[in-house]
Amino acid sequence: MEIPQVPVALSAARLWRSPTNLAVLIPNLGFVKVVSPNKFQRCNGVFLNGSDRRLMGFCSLKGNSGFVGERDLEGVLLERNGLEHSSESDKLGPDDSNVDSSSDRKQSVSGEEGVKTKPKITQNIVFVASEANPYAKTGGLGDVVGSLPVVLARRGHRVMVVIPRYMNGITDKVYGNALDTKLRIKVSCFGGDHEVAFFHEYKEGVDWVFVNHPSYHRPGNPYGDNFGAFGDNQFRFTLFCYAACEAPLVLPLGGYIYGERCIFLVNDWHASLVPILLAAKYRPYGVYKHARSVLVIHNLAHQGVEPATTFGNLGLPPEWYGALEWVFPTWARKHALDRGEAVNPLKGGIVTADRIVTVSQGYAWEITTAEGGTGLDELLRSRKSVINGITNGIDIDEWNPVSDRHISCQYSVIDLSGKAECKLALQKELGLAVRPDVPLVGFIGRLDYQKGVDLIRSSLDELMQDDVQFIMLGSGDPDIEQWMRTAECNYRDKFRGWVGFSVPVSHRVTAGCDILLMPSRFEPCGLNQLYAMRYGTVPVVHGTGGLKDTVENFDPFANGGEGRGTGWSFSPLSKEAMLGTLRIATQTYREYKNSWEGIMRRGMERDYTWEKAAAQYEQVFQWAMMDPPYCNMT
Ligand SMILES: Nc1ncnc2c1ncn2[C@@H]1O[C@H](COP(=O)(O)OP(=O)(O)O[C@H]2O[C@H](CO)[C@@H](O)[C@H](O)[C@H]2O)[C@@H](O)[C@H]1O
Repeated sequence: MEIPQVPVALSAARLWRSPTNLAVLIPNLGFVKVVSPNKFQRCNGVFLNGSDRRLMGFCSLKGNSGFVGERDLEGVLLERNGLEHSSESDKLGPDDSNVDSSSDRKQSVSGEEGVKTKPKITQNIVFVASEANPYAKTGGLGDVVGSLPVVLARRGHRVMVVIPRYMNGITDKVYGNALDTKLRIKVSCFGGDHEVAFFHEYKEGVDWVFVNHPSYHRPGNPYGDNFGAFGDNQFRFTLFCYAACEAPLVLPLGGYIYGERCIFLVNDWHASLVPILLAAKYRPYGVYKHARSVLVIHNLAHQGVEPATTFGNLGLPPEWYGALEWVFPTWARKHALDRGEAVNPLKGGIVTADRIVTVSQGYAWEITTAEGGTGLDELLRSRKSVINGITNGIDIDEWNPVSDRHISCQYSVIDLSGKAECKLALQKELGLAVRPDVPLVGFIGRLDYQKGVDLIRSSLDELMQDDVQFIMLGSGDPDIEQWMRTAECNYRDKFRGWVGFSVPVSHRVTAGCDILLMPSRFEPCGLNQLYAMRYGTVPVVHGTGGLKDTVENFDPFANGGEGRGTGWSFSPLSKEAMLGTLRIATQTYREYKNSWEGIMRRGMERDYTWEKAAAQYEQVFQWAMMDPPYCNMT
């Protein structure tokens, strides 16, 4: 095969040197590792002239093989002429703000045009997250990181997901197909050098990369065990962030590294150190100047705060303390001498990320208010011009009543009879009276203050006066778990509290119930209401965040009496409002069968795919790439 000689001077490319590697950054193509740069030769597709290191030619890195195409070359030449972006991306302007008011939100990423067509500009995308379904999942974060990357890969992007390789003896087999890349790196933090390894599995078009270290091998979930959160979580996730930053530079996945021109999609506090490391440890040395970071906030309530004295462990230059600095208000301090000084990685991520995304538009606005900002609202307001809300999609293959293998009888919007079967099967499975006529209400979720389980607890005695059945599936707060067991004893014929985490049971509850209750205090997006609607289960939710955005309140008189809406949302968050709305729902279920079926069908017919959200993310990526890095200290 003849390799074309491309007359591009090295000025269009950039050299990067580490003690062991020499690499070349080729604009528009990425970062190429050169195995042995000593003489003119072909190395990983690159031709270098040994004497003056002139770049003589290269192959396309976008596929696993092939030579540079005309389009790629055009990009290089454009950049050489000082034009950073192709004409396509020049047409796109960043939004002013989409978080201030409902009218401002209209300016938000629409993604409408991009849904059906594939993107014209593809990126190297690196997801960094603490969980990804099916490898590790404790909640909605795992669902999102398990499905969005696959959709982005299908749309033509090169996508890597980096998560820790948790070995807890129970879920180890899900990592069975991930092979040891044999690549080891040393991370300097917490007063020593720590060796981490990388495992890799290529599945559904995505490079799943697992960071291996003994601190991820222990019983429990990714964050803790029966005794609470692990005491060394700061260490575990610091190490993880360092490893995630190295992965695109060192891992030759499918033969090629991802390189320096990539977009890091960092999720929640566990990954928030990544944008800080890019700014503090890489860019000053000329690395990752072309990378951008997008911080995705799934839950602002968890920020990874630790005492200020731990800052030295993070391995960051001292001048970066300010980026993570966090001072608790006086009322939150423990004693008179407590100065409330702490380090807050999520805050650091907000300060340094190029763009910020939340998982619904409603939540994007809420986090900029004193009520929803959990102390970070002022900072978030200062960055509102780069905040976007993008409502999550769902994995429509895993959550599909037509093919769901966890439920006893499959059904669809055309034939709903299977749903009635699922209800009877669920009542039977849980030992409730098998009654098709009684409204069956469900709750699924982490037993946490966020989810409003305390409101259910305080309302249960009153709710149990009605002719309803109620099933709760959840784990978390041991106090609430115990209460669920007690409530089951008190109301044996009407209430079931399934304590634990079980994906098959969650599918059966979603399919078998008539109503799904979600009295969340706040909800960045919420996935269970989306799953419920797809299964013809009517959501009754507190009107907050993503719940308010996704559940349309039922109006029986709209559309010339045909009705409109997919559920009910109540406000304020009070026992009276919740019980009142639940009673309207159960009454509609009993007395207005046609209306009920209309609500079910409208919910089932909605588009829940990730395509629209993926197109919106692509727009955010383009905006991120157009601007210079937000934090550039060089
Ligand atoms: N006991 C149990 N057994 C089986 N499955 C269980 C379970 N408890 C919870 N789940 C599952 O975990 C997921 C929970 O997703 P959510 O979006 O409701 O919440 P979470 O608060 O974890 O996520 C955060 O991130 C997501 C994703 O962005 C946001 O939607 C959300 O608002 C934000 O709080 C669902 O798939 C649910 O079925």
